[in-house]
Amino acid sequence: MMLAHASDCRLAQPSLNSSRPGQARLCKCLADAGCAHTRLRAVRKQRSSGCSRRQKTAVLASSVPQDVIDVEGTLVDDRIPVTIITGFLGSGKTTLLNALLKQEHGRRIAVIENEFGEIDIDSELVAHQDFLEDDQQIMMLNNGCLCCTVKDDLIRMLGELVERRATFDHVVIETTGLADPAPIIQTFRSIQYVAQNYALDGVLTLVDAKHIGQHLDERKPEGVVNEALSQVAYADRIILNKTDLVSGDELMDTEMRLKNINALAQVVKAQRADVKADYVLGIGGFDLDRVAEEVIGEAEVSQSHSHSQDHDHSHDHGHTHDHEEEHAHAHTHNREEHSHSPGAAHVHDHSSEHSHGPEDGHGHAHGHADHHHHDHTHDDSVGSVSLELEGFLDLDKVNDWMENLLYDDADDLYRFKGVLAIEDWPDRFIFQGVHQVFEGSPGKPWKEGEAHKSKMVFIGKDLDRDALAAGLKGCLA
Ligand SMILES: Nc1nc2c(ncn2[C@@H]2O[C@H](COP(=O)(O)OP(=O)(O)OP(=O)(O)O)[C@@H](O)[C@H]2O)c(=O)[nH]1
Repeated sequence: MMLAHASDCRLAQPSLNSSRPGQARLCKCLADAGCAHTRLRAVRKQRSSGCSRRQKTAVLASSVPQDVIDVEGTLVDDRIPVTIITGFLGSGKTTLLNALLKQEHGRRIAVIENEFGEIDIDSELVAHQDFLEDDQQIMMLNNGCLCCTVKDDLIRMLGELVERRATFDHVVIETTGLADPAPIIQTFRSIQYVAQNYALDGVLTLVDAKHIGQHLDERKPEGVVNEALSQVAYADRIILNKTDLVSGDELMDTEMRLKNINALAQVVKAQRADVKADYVLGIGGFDLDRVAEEVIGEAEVSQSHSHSQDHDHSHDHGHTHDHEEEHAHAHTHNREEHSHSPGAAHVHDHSSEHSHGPEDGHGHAHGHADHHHHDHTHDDSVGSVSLELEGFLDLDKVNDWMENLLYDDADDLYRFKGVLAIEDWPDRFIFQGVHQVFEGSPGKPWKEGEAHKSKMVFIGKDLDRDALAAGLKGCLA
């Protein structure tokens, strides 16, 4: 695994080439920059019997501990898993938390609740429930929003929990409804002490099926985050909650809109946030082994058929839709590239874009009887771009491209994941990133005769699909 953080040193843009099996070397640019703060070290992990056939080579930022090798020689990450539960005001976060604490799932959960204001209503709703076991801990952060004023408090609280780690298995953080998850995610990726002790399991976003449209449509002043949009964009998993309050057509519209914003997140529909604990805990959103599954869609998602309620899952990414060109992951298409970005040409039949803002009178009730709900677009500035390209990529070109991309646009790149076919490499190269922090490692080997296709998904603001596609093409060997 490689993890780099560019903000420690302005010149130190991360490079992809550091995890080459058997040939690990420092990132060229980092070494050149000579930046003491971000000096990377190459670590070769031992091959052990019964372990992966691949010898893993890793380059780690000094802030991240080496994985532990257990008695059977398997690499294990013994950090404390953390799930962030986010979602707009009233979307059902507390309802989910209560349901989670009631379920028999075998994990002892420590909860960190963030509540605006001095009266912590949520702790009343959660902490004093009679189902709460003695060993389940609720910690409150009341004096502001996690993503802004109480970040230091969060770090302190995480420190306290490390001291008590024998008493719980998993930390769940419930943000306020107005939190932008980005700074919270970055806390787990870039604060050394936190990254050493905690492994971010993933971001679960609750969506109120009835009201999400109006929150997404809300126009914010320049430079102000639309929290609802950000919460969807950063999600690994989404619960489309309160399905009882909308029609089937509205639900389908909303689901498509969520997928346009975030092509990587799984979406499950629910009432009262009633989902299985496995959907919330054990997400693996930042786990490189799962990135390949998500991006390629080649593996069964283990929990995909295990949760309850009347939902249909969206993590098969659009296979149930009658549009042959939409959403989804590239394995269903012959096209070299396609996009989820707003305004991407292939998605829309309409000659002009229109939005679902409350003021435009368009609404969802204007007769989608033909079920072409997703023929129209929204002008969400945040969207997804999926790219697929056949052929080997040149490693140096990829490095140069990614360096430039992250140097210029890291702020607007919320999350990105990919699987690359690198020339002369026997294995896929898997990577994932959040803004300027990203990591990668060799994945599964290419099979004999298999087409070498690289796939990347970017989620971000004002993404330039054509430029991204051209950039990827420019990396061909
Ligand atoms: N009709 C309906 N109501 C729901 C559903 N899920 C939750 N609610 C209700 O919606 C309200 C808000 O739910 P909460 O769980 O408190 O939402 P929250 O996201 O924690 O809210 P904030 O703390 O304000 O951000 C409560 O009255 C819930 O009982 C649902 O599926 N359908």
